[in-house]
Amino acid sequence: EEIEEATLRELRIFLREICAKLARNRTFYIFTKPVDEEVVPDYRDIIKEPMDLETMMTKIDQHEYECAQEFLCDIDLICTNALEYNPDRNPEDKIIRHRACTLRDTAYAYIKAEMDTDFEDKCREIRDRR
Ligand SMILES: COC(=O)[C@H](Cc1ccco1)c1ccncc1
Repeated sequence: EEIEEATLRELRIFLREICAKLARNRTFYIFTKPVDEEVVPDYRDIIKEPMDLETMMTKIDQHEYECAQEFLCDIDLICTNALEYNPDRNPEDKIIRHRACTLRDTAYAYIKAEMDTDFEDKCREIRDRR
């Protein structure tokens, strides 16, 4: 109902700001767009569910997140995809894995710092009821 829609609107505004802040950080540049299959032809043979910050911004606008936990699940997906596709000991793989872990930790820290726990609880109640 109306009160619930106001809560979900507030969630979307909050998630857009978090997503934009992550996308502005040059450390996370490589995670801002889908991996280009023309540049990396085997990527989608290995990674079954690609994810990136631009896609997440679109998902916010399509009302695909009903609580912050669901948003963080897609952040975790960006991270695990990078760890799985770039597993080797060479310096390039190590750098992208470090950046992926930094993205994950930074996203969790922003949400914990800026989101009221009661607000997240309310969002989860709405989600569970639907
Ligand atoms: C999230 O991005 C990736 O996992 C690709 C994988 C990749 C490997 C080779 C080309 O692309 C990537 C792109 C640029 N720098 C590091 C890794």
